[in-house]
This record gives sequence, structure tokens and C-alpha cells, in this order.
Amino acid sequence: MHLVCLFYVLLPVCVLRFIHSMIWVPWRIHVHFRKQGISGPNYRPIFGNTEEYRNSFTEARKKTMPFNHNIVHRVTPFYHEWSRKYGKTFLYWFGVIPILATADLDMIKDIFMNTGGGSFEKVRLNPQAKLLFGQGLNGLVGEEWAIHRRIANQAFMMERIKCWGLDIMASTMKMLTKWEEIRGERDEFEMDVHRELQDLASDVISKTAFGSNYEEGKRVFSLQDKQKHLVFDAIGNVYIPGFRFLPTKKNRERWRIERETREAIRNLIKTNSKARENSRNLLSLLMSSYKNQDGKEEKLGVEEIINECKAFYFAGKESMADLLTWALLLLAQHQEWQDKAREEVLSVCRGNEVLLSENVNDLKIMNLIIHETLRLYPPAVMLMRQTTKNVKLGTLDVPAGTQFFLALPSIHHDTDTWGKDANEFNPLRFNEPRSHLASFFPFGLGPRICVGKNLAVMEAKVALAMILRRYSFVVSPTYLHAPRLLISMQPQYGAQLLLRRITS
Ligand code: HEM
Repeated sequence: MHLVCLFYVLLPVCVLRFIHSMIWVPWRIHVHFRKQGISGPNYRPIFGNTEEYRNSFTEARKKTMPFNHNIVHRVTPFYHEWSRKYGKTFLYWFGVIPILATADLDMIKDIFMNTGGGSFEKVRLNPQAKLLFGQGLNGLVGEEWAIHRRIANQAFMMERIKCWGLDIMASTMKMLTKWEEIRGERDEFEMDVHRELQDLASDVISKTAFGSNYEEGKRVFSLQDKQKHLVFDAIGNVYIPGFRFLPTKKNRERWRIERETREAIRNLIKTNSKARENSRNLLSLLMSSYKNQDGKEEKLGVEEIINECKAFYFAGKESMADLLTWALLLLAQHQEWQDKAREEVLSVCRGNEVLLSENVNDLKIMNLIIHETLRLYPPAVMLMRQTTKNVKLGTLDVPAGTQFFLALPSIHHDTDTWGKDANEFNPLRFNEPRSHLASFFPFGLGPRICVGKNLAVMEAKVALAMILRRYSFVVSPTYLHAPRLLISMQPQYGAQLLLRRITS
């Protein structure tokens, strides 16, 4: 009897709560933005616009495209479609979460620079996405982030990065030696360089940040590769609280990979502890004591260190390999730039096979090429923030809890900002000063700017210089142009080049 009464009391409460959070609150937010001139696709209870969002990716990935750089419709198809209907800034819904998508440069600058008293912070990741990288620096906020960031800043100081030049060269040389074995006696050979460059980037981050090498870190990388596909699948769906604890097939796979990754990193930490004693790499700094807010000595726990290792293994590999891959494809397509870059490398290296760290800054043309590659094919695409309180953004009143999608590819390809040739490869445009701080941000901006930026640019210059020194290359007829978003921007079917050894 009592249970029946309780049921009749609870039922209307649950129904009211459901109506309040699933219908009333979204409707109020929708009206709030509409009054300020912001529209967008209609909200659907519970799921918002998730289905259209997912479908836009599925459709975009079905077709390849001609090898041109007009790629926004393929990498962020939802933004491409909706911005044409609703303008540069519009509102869409991921479940019941309102997301303001914007390519407005002033807004983006304010969000990144956190003008408004620290009101914009990183989006709390879906707990399933955290399995890949979100429990480290990339996903932390507040004081915890500040402590980890200070440690990482020390590990990636410019002076230290310069010393890593030799490690980067050794890794690149190892890759090129393997290419020579594959070439054998042939004048010309085909290679999917994306896979090769992923191995190179893995080797470099293993050595520089963790003092080990790719062979030792291989297990971690292969596990993370599997997790990447499962995570991408999870972040495209509305997260239902508690769902991650259900023993579904995919969840069990995610748990298994997570367990094995943590175990593999724990072993790496143990086996590297001797070599670490004299070094000041990221791993040794993470394991050393640091001063907290009150000046007291503290140490990170092993699980925190493992989280950071996971985050850096992922961040150091994927985006880096993407940058190198797109740069080689662009140089293969634009032979005149390949020739110019090679001439510069030959004159800077002065007959040596390798590039010395002190000469890296002399690669001016290469610098322009790297910038232009990052503009046309920015590897990190899904840049998001959220408001922690009500804020004024320009003239717009934004309620607490609103998320932002910062439409990086659209900004980098915008003809208003970059001119009529925005979709053309023209490295010379980077000789001109930037028109707006937020017109180009492949590494982010503000306090959360990429901590590995200097390493990434140094690595790109060294690796590209050594490849150009040894090979000339063209795009293979088997290459299919299909940039797609899989956490970062990657070539969907690989990046096949025809390489020819330069003999003189
Ligand atoms: C071309 C290569 C790279 C690109 C395009 C890139 C891009 C980015 C971007 C856009 C962010 C900011 C994300 C945001 O604001 O939400 C970021 C953050 C980060 N990147 Fe990179 N990255 C690259 C290479 C690297 C490398 C080599 C490492 C590791 C050594 C690394 C480690 C990180 C970390 C740990 C963060 C989080 C920083 C924080 O939140 O304080 N990245 N990266």
C-alpha cells in the first residue's frame, strides 16, 4: 500500500522534472538566444540535434573529393551546413547541452583569452572520451591544471627542445633507413607516408618526453589506436549517465584496453626509472616533487602520472603525424614549392645529410610552408569551451553552462579573412602580418595553448628537411583525397606518395 502511494507521489515529480530539464529549460535558452538574433536547428527533446550531427559526418565520409583544399564540408560538415542556413554564429544541441558554434574572430579571441574573469573553461569531457586523453593536462581545470601545466612547461622549454634535435634526427634517420630497405633497387617506390609518420612521431615523443623509444612504447600506442576508434564512436553519441558502467561489448573492450594501457605505462615507468635519474624529461619531472600553492613540497601520485603519460602519448603522436603528412602531400602536389624548400635545405645543411639544431631557424621557406599547411589542414579541429557563469560576449548575453564550438577550419578557410585564394596553397601569405589574433590558431590561443608547440615545429622542420634532402616525390595515382575527422584531421585512405631517391 505504502509503495503504491509512494509511486503516485514520485511519478508526477519525475514527469515534472523531465519536462523541466528536457523541454522547459532548452526552450527558455532557445528563446533567450533567438531574441538576440541567434538561431539554429530546432531542438529535439532528449537528443537535441545529435542525429543530424552524426549523419552529417557519415554522409561526408562516403565520398572522396578532388585534390583541392576546399575541405570544410568534409571535416566539419555540420558546421558547414548549418552556418550556411543560420550564419557564422548559431545554436545547436548535443542532447540537452546548448552549443554556440562560432567563427566570429572577436568572440573567439575573448573565449580563448578568457576575458570575463575566468568564465570560459575546457569542456568537461564525456567520461568515455577521458579514457583516451582527458584525464591528463588536456582535460584538467583549475589549480590541478595549473600544477601540471607548470611541470609540462619546464619539460618543453625551448632550450631543452633544441637539445632534442639529435633525438629527432636519429628517429628520422631510422625511418629513412627503413624506406631505403623498402625501396631496394627500385628508382621509384610507393609509400603510405601517414603510417610511417605516425611511427616517427611516436618514436620522437617516446624519446623526448619519456626517455624510452618507440619499441618500448609500441604497446601503449597500439592500445591507444584501438581506443581512439571506440572513443570517437562514444563522443558522437549523447552520454547517458551510468551507461559506461554497463557491460556492453564496446564498454568491456574499452575497459580492457584502459586496463592494459595503464599496466603497459606502469611497466614503462618502472623499466625507465634508472635512466631517468639524470634526465629532466617530462616523465622525470612528473615524478619529482614540486611546490604547491602554499610553497609546500608535493608529488603527483602514480595514477596521475599514468594519466599524463597517456595524454602526452596521444597528443604527441596524432597531431604531429597529421601535420607532417599534410605537408608532404601539399609539397607533392606543388612541385615548385618542393623545389624551393629543397634548395633552402641544401643551402642550410651545406652538404650534410642532417640539419643541426642551430640551423633550424634558418629554414624560412620551410616555416612558411608549415604555417600554410597548418592553416589549410589544422590537425586539432574540435576546439570547445564552456561558460561557468553568465557572461557577456561582445553584445551577446550567454547563460552559464553554454558550450562553444570554435570553428577553426572555417576560420582558416574564410575568404573574408584570407582573401579570394583562401582555399589555395600559398605559403607567401605568411610573410604578411596576421590580420586578427584569432584568424590563425592551429595550436590554440591563450593560457591553454599547446604545450608541445615548439617541439612540433622543430620536429616538423627537421623531419621534412631530411626527407626533402633524400627524396623527391609526387602524389601517387592511388591516393584518394578524403580528409576526415577522427579525433584529429587525417587522410581517410592514407597518404600514398611516389618517392624517388635523390642521388647527387
Ligand atoms: C602539429 C602538432 C600539434 C598541434 C596542431 C597541436 C594542437 C593543439 C591545440 C589546438 C591545443 C589546444 C586545445 C584547446 O585549446 O582546447 C593543444 C593542446 C595541447 N597539446 Fe598540442 N598540438 C600539437 C602537438 C603536440 C605535441 C607534440 C604535444 C606533446 C609533446 C602536444 C601536447 C599538448 C597538450 C598536453 C595540450 C594541452 C595543454 C593544456 O591544456 O594546457 N601537442 N594542442
